Amino acid sequence: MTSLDTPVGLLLVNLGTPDAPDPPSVRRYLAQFLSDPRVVDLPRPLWLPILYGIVLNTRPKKSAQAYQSIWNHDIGEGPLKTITRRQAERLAARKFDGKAPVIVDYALRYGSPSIASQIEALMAKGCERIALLPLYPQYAASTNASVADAAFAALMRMRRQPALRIGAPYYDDPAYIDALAAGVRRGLAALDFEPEVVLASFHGLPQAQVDRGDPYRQHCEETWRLLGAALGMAEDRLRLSFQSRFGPAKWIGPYTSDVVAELAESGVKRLAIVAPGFSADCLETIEELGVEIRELFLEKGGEKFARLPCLNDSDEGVALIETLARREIAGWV
Ligand SMILES: C=CC1=C(C)c2cc3[nH]c(cc4nc(cc5[nH]c(cc1n2)c(C)c5CCC(=O)O)C(CCC(=O)O)=C4C)c(C)c3C=C
Ligand SMILES: [Fe+2]
Ligand SMILES: [Fe+2]
Repeated sequence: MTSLDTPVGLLLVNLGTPDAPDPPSVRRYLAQFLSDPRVVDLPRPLWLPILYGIVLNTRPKKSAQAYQSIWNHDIGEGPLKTITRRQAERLAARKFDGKAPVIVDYALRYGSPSIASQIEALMAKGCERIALLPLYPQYAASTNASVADAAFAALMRMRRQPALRIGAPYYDDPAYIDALAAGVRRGLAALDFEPEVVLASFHGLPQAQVDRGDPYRQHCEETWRLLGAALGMAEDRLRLSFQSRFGPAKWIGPYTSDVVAELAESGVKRLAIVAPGFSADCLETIEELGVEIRELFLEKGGEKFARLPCLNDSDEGVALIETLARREIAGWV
């Protein structure tokens, strides 16, 4: 056995979710998430008193109710965790065999299983080479860079470090665009109505982070443009918006809530929403889009509303992750 035969670790990484849908668990989760300087990049002496004095005393109760409503109570976890685990399980069933075996698992940036604990678990299984696949198609420092920070923070504590690779964003990758287009086509075909407009809603970002050079908005716009071209939908049929605004600062727009209200008020009766930036359904898609945004559309005069599922662990979703994974471990297996 040479070092080239040792197992290669492959970790799918997504954002994370609380351990339970109750206020103390959500508080712990939000404390970890929102104290990450990649997420809220205000000076610590300014932000931490706001976080601990206001946000963590008010938001956990409200968010816990929202998590309650989407929770997979039978297995005791949030949908993002369930879906990410299934993506890893389905990926592990694919044949990666070459010189070296591949061990597939998943990690969550916030909550558990953590990136550090999963890197350590792979090393305990003999992995000296580990590839991380952040499941964020569009690059943002708050997501992608934060995954890299957590991985390297884990490595900083090690004498003997594994070799590490971290997957690139894939916002314009034909494999991603094709998978999205197939998902949208299938989603639309399953509806009992034909939407006049399909809205592509991406998670937002503070405008200040974009102004400081984050390419996130440009990546989202490119995904939207390519998806429209793949589906043969013009800009007024496939619209673009940004959701999940957090805090009082300006976020990138147009906001999903504004676009949906404006569409309904201008006489659009049938609307479908897809969330191409989320690789797994989660609070932001199931509850925010599927419940809050649906209610808004109907309140403002809309009649038919559908939320299309994310790629999740669908055949297209797993085939996409496999393509990205093979690229990342090329030369190692
Ligand atoms: C898809 C990419 C994401 C980016 C970019 C992103 C940036 C970002 N998010 C917040 C604040 C919150 N986000 C929350 C939930 C959440 N965010 C993403 C993804 C991105 N966030 C996902 C997948 C989820 C859902 C997690 C789940 O458990 O299902 C939340 C928590 C929920 C709540 O309390 O409402 C907050 C808060 C900021 C500030 C930010 C960029 C600066
Ligand atoms: Fe978020
Ligand atoms: Fe939200």
